[in-house]
Amino acid sequence: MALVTTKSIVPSKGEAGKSELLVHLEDVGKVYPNGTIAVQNADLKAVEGEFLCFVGPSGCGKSTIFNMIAGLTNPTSGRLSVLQTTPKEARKQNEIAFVFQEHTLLPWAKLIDNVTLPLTLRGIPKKQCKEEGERVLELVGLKDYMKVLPRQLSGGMKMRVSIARALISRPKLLLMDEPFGALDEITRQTLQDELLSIWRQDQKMTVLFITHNVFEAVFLSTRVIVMTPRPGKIADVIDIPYSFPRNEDFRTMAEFASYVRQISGVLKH
Ligand SMILES: Nc1ncnc2c1ncn2[C@@H]1O[C@H](COP(=O)(O)OP(=O)(O)OP(=O)(O)O)[C@@H](O)[C@H]1O
Repeated sequence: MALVTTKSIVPSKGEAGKSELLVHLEDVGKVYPNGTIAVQNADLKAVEGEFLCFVGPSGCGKSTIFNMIAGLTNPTSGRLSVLQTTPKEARKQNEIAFVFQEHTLLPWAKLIDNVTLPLTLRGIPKKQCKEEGERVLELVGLKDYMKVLPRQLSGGMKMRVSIARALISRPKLLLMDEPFGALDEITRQTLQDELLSIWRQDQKMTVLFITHNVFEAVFLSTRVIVMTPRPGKIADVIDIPYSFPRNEDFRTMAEFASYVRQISGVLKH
């Protein structure tokens, strides 16, 4: 099967004209005060329901793009809209959630209290917090661990709790910055399967996911954003049109290997 490579910024899934445009970067650049050009001329559209992976070597500006989308730092050039408004405004609407490689769970709080924290902080009534907490812990397969403390969990389980906590606000946009980077390969693949299953249950949620692992990017994505450094640029956008659900068979297909080779080729240039 022929591979589809596109320099186009138009999404392959979700029909940009009809679905909500969630993230729109137009010629976005970021120069830090010390003069580092972290991102240059970035153009990208993400619509609801997409799963985009960002790959690229260390220092190519992946986290900077995420931080700009999250409203944690401003672009120094170009235009950026998130959920049809400014990133800061979008963040206030509680429609954006994050998952980082470090789980950042409160060590003294039971799992149910850890996952409901975003709602508790917003003053949501206790009963509703508990119901929502149970819902998301069930989603990640940890409902039986509600009263357990984080130190009693494995690394993979802690990551599941972080994902549950991010999902509790029913975000439209989920930003994941190398979430599985510290996990062993088997746990990583299990969590990839689980994440795709959760994403597929919510037709509208868009996931933006940073990884150094090209195999992971191909397995998860509807499109892979390939970045190159100095200065950080979007070098290519590659469609992964293989259908969902994806399972073990996909990982062993010639088609899968072709996508991996194609992305690796862009990274090496
Ligand atoms: N606050 C900052 N001030 C100055 N330079 C910064 C700052 N944050 C990042 N940089 C620089 O900007 C460039 C891009 O960094 P960024 O963290 O976005 O890259 P990355 O692709 O996410 O890297 P990694 O994969 O290692 O996390 C790097 O050269 C980095 O040193």
